[in-house]
Amino acid sequence: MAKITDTMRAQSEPLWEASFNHPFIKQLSTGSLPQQTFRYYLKQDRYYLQNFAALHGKIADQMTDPDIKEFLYAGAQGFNDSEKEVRTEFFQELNITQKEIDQTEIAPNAYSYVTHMYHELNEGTPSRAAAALLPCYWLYNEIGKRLVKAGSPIKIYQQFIETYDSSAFTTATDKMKDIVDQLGEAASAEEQEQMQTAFLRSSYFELHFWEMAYRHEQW
Ligand SMILES: Cc1ncc(C[n+]2csc(CCO)c2C)c(N)n1
Repeated sequence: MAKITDTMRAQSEPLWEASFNHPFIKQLSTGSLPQQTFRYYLKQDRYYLQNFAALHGKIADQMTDPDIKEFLYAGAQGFNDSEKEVRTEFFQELNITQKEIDQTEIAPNAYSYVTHMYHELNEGTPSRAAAALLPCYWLYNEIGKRLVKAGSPIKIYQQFIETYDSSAFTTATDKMKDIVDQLGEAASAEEQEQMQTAFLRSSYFELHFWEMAYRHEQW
C-alpha cells in the first residue's frame, strides 16, 4: 500500500512548486529580498512558532504510542534548539526589540494557519492535527536542500537556509513523516482523507505565508 505521506506530497505538488518559485524564496537566495520583508516574516513567524510548539504538546497528550509521545513532547519544549538560537540572533541582528514584537499584531494568513491547526485538533483528531504539522517540517527541509547548493550572499539569509538543511532537521522531518504514516495506517478511510485535506490546507497556508510577508499583509 502506498504511504499516506507519498499521496499527500503528490497532491500538494502544485502548491509546493509555487512555494519553491515564490519571489520571497527566489530573493532569499539571490540576496535581493528587502530586509524589511524578512523582518516582517520573522515577527509573524514568531506567532506561528509559539503556537506550533504548543500544539505539539497538546497532540502528544492525546497520543498513546510512547515513541510518538516522546518526539512530540520534545517538539513542544522549544523543538529544534538551533532554530530557536538562530531566531534570537536574527532578532538581535535586525534590531527587532521586545517592544516592536509586542506591538505587532498577528496578520491574517498567520492567524488562519494557526487557527487551521487548532481546528484539526479540537474539531478533528490528533492524527489530523499531526498531518497539519507535517508540511512545516517537510516543505522547509526541501527548501533548505534546494537553496543550500547556491547559498545566499546575505549572511542571515544563508543562516536561515542552513537551519533547514541540517542533518538534525532532516532527521526530525523523516521522523515526523514516519509518525504521520503510522497514524495513517491506523486511521479509517474517512480519517485518512481528512488527514490528506489537513496536509493540503497547511501546504496552502505555507505558500501564502511567503505571500503575506512579501506583501506585508495587514488586516
Ligand atoms: C510558517 C512556517 N512554517 C514552517 C516553519 C519551519 N519550522 C518551524 S518549527 C519547525 C520544526 C522544527 O524546528 C519547522 C521546521 C517556519 N519556521 N514557519
